[in-house]
Order: sequence, then C-alpha cells, then structure tokens
Amino acid sequence: YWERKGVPGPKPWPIIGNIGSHLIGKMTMGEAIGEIYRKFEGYPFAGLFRATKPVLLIRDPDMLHRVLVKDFKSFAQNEFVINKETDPIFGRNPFILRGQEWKETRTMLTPGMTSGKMKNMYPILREISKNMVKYIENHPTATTDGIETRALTKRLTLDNVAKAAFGIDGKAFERYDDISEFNKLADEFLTPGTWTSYIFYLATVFPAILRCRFVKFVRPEVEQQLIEIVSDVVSYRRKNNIQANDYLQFLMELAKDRNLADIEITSHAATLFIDGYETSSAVLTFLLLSLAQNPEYQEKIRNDIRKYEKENDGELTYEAVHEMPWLNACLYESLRYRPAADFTVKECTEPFEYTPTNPDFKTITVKLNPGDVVLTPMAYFSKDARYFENPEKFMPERMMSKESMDKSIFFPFSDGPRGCIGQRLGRMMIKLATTYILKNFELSVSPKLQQPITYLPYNFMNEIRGGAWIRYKKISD
Ligand code: HEM
Repeated sequence: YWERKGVPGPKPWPIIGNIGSHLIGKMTMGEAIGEIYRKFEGYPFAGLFRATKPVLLIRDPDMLHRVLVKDFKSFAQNEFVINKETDPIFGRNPFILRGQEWKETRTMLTPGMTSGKMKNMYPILREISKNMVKYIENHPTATTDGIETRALTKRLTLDNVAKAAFGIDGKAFERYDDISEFNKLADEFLTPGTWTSYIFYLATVFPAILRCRFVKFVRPEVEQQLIEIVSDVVSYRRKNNIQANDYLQFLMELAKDRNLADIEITSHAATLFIDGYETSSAVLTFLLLSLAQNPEYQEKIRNDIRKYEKENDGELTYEAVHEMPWLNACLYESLRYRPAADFTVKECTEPFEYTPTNPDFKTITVKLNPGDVVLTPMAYFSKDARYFENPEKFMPERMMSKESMDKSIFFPFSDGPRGCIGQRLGRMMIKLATTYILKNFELSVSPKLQQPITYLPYNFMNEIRGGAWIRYKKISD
C-alpha cells in the first residue's frame, strides 16, 4: 500500500504488520510505533501497518499542524465508529461523533467547560481533595509499603466526576479494603481488565471489529444503572428546585432548552467518566511518581503554595492553583516525560497532499484519500532530542518558557477543533490534588515500585507494571 504511494516505511509481516513485538506482549503498541519513529529519522512521515491496517505516522511538526489545525477539514474525524443505537452512552461522546453531529454536540457542551464554570466547581472539588488527604493520613501502609497511587488517584477523580457530572457522592474514600459501589460502576468503563477496556483495545488494533453490531462497549446493566442514577438526581433536583454549581446543572439547563431525553443527559454526563476519569487519574499518577522520584521539585511547589497562601489569607484560591509556576511546569513536564498515551489517530475525510518545506526533512510527497489513517506522534516528539534536550530527564524548568508550549511539537491535549474539550477540568483536578498532597505529605518511592518502570503491554493507556507505589510521610505542622 505505502510502496505504491511512494511512502517509506518498515517492511510489514502478513497479518501482524509492524506491531508484532507488541502483539506478542513484548511492549506496548505505543513503544512498538516509537521504534519506527526513531528508525525513520529525516523522513517527514513513515507508512506502517498496525496489524493489517495501513497507517501513516507523522514525523514532521509542520505536517502535524496541518492535520490538526490548518487542514482540519481533511482530518475531521477520529477513527472509532460506534453506533448510537447499539451503544447509546459511548455513541454520543464527542470523541466518537462524526460530521455535523459532532460539531453540534461539541458546540453544545463546550460552554459547560468555561473557566467560569470551573471556578464554580472548584469548592466542590477542593473538598474532595481534602477528603483524600484524610484518607492518606489514615492509610495503614502509607509510610511502609506506600500506597498504590493509580488506585488512589482513581478514587479521587471518581469522586470528582461523580459529584460534578452525576451530582452524587462517589464515596470513594470511605473504605481502605474495598472500593465503593459507584467506583465499581465507573470501573466498567476503561479500567484495565474490564470488558470495555478489552473492546477498546481490540478496536485500536482491529477497528473493523466496531462494525459488528453485537459489539457493545457498555453492558446493558451498567447503562441502565447510570440512567437510573441520573434520572433520580435530576427529578429530585427538579422537584425540590435545587440549583447546584456543577456540570449536571449545566446539562439540566441544556435539557430544558433543547428538550433532551434522560439518555442524552446520562451520556453527556458519562463523557466525563469515559474521557476524564481514567485520563486525569493516569496523568496525576505519573506526576506524583515523578515528584516522588525528584523530591527537589516537591519543595519548589511547596514554596509556591506558601507564597500564594500568604497572599490570600491562608486560602488556596482557584486562581492560585492555576497560577503556581512550578506546579504548572511539573505538570507539563510530566505530560511530556510520561504521557498517558503515545499517539492519537485521525481519519482522512477529504483528499490531502503534503510535501515538507523544512530542509530537515527529505522532500517527498504523500497523497491521502478519505479513509486513510494518520497517527500523531504525541509521545515521540516529546522524547526526540531534536525538540527537547536530554529528553530522558525530568526537567520541569524547561516548561517555564513559552517556547516549550509550541503545540506543533508538544500537544498533550491535542490541538485544533478536536482538541480536548475537558482540559480545564482535567488540569484543575490534577493541580488541586497535587497541591493538597504536597501541602501535607513528603513523597518518596516505595520499595514495592518495580524499577526500571515498564508498562503493561495491552492497555489503551500507559499503565505501570506492578503499580505506582509511593510512600506518603505526613509533614508536621
Ligand atoms: C489530564 C487529563 C486529560 C488529557 C491528557 C486529555 C487528553 C485528550 C486528548 C489528547 C484528546 C484528543 C484525542 C484524539 O484526538 O484522539 C482529548 C479529547 C477529548 N477529551 Fe480529553 N484529556 C483529559 C481530560 C479530559 C476530561 C476531564 C474530559 C471531560 C469532559 C475530557 C474530554 C475530552 C473529549 C470530549 C474529547 C474529544 C473531543 C472531540 O473529539 O471533539 N478530557 N483529550
């Protein structure tokens, strides 16, 4: 396929294509594709086979900018196709929707994510971060084996989205030995080892699987439970004329204006789960781990915290959490150093042609047609010494400058019209939690952390093998 188009690329094997090392469990798909990225130094793109599907890996930042921003209409879609009738919850997610329906849904939901709305939600989420501090303080192994931090951060982001999107208490911090009922329900989505996670993973290797009508992402019982939860809260609020400062309130107002059915409110609320709960927990986990491994940056963030608290009568305001320079720099460096996912996938929707003009790349041309698929090199640019000096080192100072935020090189939330709609909420949850953790605890790596760090091979997102074990030592007042 790629040879006929004059596109360079590694020789594929039948059926397994170029991801054999991943399929046998030696590495993640992101790592297998990363090896190809490095082999094709000097080329603006490389044509490879993700199993049987030909996909084009972008290597040139100018091409990336065209795909995500300038020529967006040629790549207006993500690759997944999910039928709304079969999967009413997943099928209405903006990430999945296509064409006019995507545009309308995104336009409708975006006002629910403004900074004004985030500011309203801030006090609710701050209380949850405080609950997490109490949970860690009383955790039986916090200072010995430590706490498996992916599980800890999932409790946090779960409680956040339960409160913000469903208007209920997720009760995630009530027990040490088990997770709450709502946590179990939320885990039905993308948590490794669940039905949905397997389907999601399989769909990334063999997207054709989604054309089978019997493939359903969310089990009918889970769908029903979620609809019941939302319907109960919505009717309780309507009956008692309750106005809350959360995302559900925003959805209820939308429902009134646009006559939305309960299933539509439920699916838009569930978008926070599907797109926000696991991603934000994964990013927070990687940030805390990087801070545990590099304690000097913990102290820099604590200095920021003290300064901002002093300026605001001991309070940590919404503005303070957003402004703290070292917290921002550590978060962005962590997104670069250990991203939750290595690439994203875009489908060609209108014919597209690209020839690089940057002399750093060979002058070759690719012509793509609707249905062709490209991969964005999210983690590969981040680890390329051409763009980041000492890429294997965690160095937040590099994120203090504006240049490091060039979105054609560093785009953890993607870019252009299909960029992350929930990034404000994601960043707020992560920064708020990090602030409260560092205010109260010194973090260090637990002996239970398997080093060097490797990832489980078959996950949709990067997941640390053996768990992210961190020790939390209380800082005395
Ligand atoms: C730190 C946490 C997060 C990260 C790193 C992240 C990252 C991303 C990325 C890279 C994309 C583009 C995916 C692609 O092009 O294939 C995306 C899309 C999206 N994200 Fe996030 N995200 C985060 C949190 C959230 C949260 C909290 C929400 C809650 C609503 C959310 C909702 C979405 C939606 C709806 C899309 C699809 C947008 C569209 O296609 O129009 N994300 N996110």
